[in-house]
Amino acid sequence: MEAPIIELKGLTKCYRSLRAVDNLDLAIHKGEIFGLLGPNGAGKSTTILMMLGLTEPTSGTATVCGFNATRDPIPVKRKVGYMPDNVGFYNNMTALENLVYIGRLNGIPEHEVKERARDTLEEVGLAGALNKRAATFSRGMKQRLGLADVLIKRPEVIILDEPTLGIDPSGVKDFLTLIKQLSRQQGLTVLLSSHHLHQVQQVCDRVGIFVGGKLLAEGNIDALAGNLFSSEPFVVEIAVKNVAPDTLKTDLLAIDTVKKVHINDQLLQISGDTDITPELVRFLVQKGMDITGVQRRTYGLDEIYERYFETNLNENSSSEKSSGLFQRSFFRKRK
Ligand SMILES: Nc1ncnc2c1ncn2[C@@H]1O[C@H](COP(=O)(O)OP(=O)(O)OP(=O)(O)O)[C@@H](O)[C@H]1O
Repeated sequence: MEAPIIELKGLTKCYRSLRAVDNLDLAIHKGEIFGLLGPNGAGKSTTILMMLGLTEPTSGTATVCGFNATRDPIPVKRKVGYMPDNVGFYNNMTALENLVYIGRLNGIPEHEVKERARDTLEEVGLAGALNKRAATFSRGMKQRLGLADVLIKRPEVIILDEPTLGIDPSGVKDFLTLIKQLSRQQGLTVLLSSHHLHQVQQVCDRVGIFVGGKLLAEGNIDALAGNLFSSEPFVVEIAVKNVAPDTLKTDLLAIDTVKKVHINDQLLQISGDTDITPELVRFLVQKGMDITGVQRRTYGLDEIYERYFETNLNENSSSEKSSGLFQRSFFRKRK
């Protein structure tokens, strides 16, 4: 297997007595989309700064694209594109002029820079707005222009800090689709920091949950859910067309393998120790029920967070405040 494109080993940053990043180990592979999740002050920005060689770790190492980010920051900066949460442009210049300017700053030769800027604007879906002034751009278009800013140097890794902040829902969907497309087509590695669970869930191959400078959990959503919910009973949700008769709950509970039944209007939620979906469907059809949908209950990031904090709040008093804030801010922001 290829060496990770980003490898953090024992990475630690202290500001006086505060351990902003605490002994972080993380490996990210080429072409992965990795979501960095955590409340304000969790240590995400400090980690990113160390990966870019912009701040020195107190101990540990950050290796990015084969270079030690602290000792060799220049080649790292050449290979990594960073988009902060608030990208600035020259408002009186057009999209093309802005990008050509950035291209020049990145050392792209004069005979190439215009064509490269045009191609990049096309890549991010701004081909029709090349000659429009940045001042006239919507927030979504500005984010695309910001993405073009980091892509023009043809990076191997891009780091995006809250890239969907302030974009409307359909713009968010398009932007995330674009990120995924670019990553898959170009083998681009993407590190995305965000507060929006649903967005992260849509686009990231893996996520890391940061709290109080520590990485509390890391993995793909199915694996995280598998670890946290392995002892949960099997839950099947069955939607029916006709109203369930009063006796249905008792009849279902009479089946040996059924442990719990919850009926809410035309939705039946049935728990058992094993998957008894086929038996349940046969049973309900025999009872004259018209089934309109059957699905196994799965766990997403919301449930992972809820469960994670339930089990961690009491164990880690130093991150207690932070965790509570995290939970609140996540659940507020995603609405
Ligand atoms: N230059 C600094 N000097 C002292 N403390 C700092 C400095 N930079 C960050 N910190 C502290 O380190 C901790 C981690 O901050 P960091 O900005 O990395 O968190 P974050 O997860 O990126 O949060 P946010 O989502 O708000 O950007 C915070 O407690 C912060 O106050």
